[in-house]
Amino acid sequence: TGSTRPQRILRAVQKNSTRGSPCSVVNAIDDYCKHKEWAMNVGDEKGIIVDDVVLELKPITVLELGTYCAYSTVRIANLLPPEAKLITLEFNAESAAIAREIITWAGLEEKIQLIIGASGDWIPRLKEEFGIETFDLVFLDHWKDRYLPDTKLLEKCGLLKPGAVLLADNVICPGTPDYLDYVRNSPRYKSKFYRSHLEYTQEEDGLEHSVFLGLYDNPNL
Ligand SMILES: O=C(NCCCCc1cc2cnccc2s1)c1cc(-c2ccc(F)cc2)cc(O)c1O
Ligand SMILES: [Mg+2]
Repeated sequence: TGSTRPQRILRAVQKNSTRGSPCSVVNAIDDYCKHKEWAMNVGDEKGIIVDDVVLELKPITVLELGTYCAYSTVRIANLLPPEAKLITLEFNAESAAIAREIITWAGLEEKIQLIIGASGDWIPRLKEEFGIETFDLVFLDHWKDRYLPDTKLLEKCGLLKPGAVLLADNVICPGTPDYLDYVRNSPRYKSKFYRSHLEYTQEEDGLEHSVFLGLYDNPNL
């Protein structure tokens, strides 16, 4: 039984980065995925856009949907203010186990809560089980056909306050057409597209940055 891609990524991190140095962890994963084998991390090019959004917004509570090997988890958490917290959901238990090791290696376990399960099951439970009021930033990077239903679920559960930012990966490749249509045409969002490329490739991709404006068009929600 050979190793899995997440296991090989963890090994590359342990070999080529320094414990407690999130930057060196991010660089080690990028180097491995650029030169050895592709993996679905947001990557260095889109990662710079994510960094800028986080540094500008200074979010205190962050939700990440889709942890994978915790590349973006570590990249985001490293830029958060001291009292900030990041909750990240991962469906696949194998990659979640690797993600946990990489989060610990980076020394960010205090800032990050990793949950294993499906977004549709967990979003309605976050207020109750984690004492979350609202999220300042949501990074969507999970099943592409769940971006829209989960955005509506976040609205319904009152987990977004006006000014909250949704940052969505892969809106071109693999693509999230129904989500893009919604955030670009709904009066509840002010949306803008950051053109980039699919991680470690020349393929077109980009991030959609959407500011939640409130449910004023339907106060019953
Ligand atoms: O599928 C992608 N990411 C999602 C993995 C879903 C697992 C989860 C579901 C789920 C449900 N609930 C809670 C947590 C979670 S985590 C993905 C795919 C590509 C890609 C792949 C091939 C290709 F040729 C071109 C692009 C690029 C990317 O950047 C990606 O992010
Ligand atoms: Mg992605």
